[in-house]
Amino acid sequence: MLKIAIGGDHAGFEYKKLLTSLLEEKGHSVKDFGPFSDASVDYPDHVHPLAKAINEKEFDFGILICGSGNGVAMTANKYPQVRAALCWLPELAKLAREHNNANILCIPARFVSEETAAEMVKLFLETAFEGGRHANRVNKIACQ
Ligand SMILES: O=C(CO)[C@H](O)[C@H](O)[C@H](O)COP(=O)(O)O
Repeated sequence: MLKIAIGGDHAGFEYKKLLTSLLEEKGHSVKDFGPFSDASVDYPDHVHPLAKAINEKEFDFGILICGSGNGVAMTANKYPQVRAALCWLPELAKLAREHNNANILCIPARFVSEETAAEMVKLFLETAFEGGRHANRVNKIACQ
């Protein structure tokens, strides 16, 4: 059972509902950082608290869903211990874990199907970081 933080903006609201249900059905603990309706919001308002919690290791992984995935990724990656990956194919979600030790998956709801989003989440959560040469690279990501 994993501790998952999920959030995004209005464009990801429906996908967030679906993914939350799927995660809870699998027995994971999910905290929803909102929004809690499809009314237009500013994504940073929901991303900052989620990313801060991931940065402080309060959760195992985060999932952020919006229209393009760009804004949530840009916001989340402001935090030094966050590695937020924008993914639109299942293989990218797998590689984000294997090679980049990503801890937040960013999903572009307006550009992927619900099935692809669910498959990306599944692969992201079940794939381990490979370490080795990749760990050397990840350790160099921090601002110089
Ligand atoms: O990058 C984004 C936020 O992380 C998204 O693409 C937003 O969901 C998008 O910009 C919202 O656009 P809208 O016209 O205000 O619905």
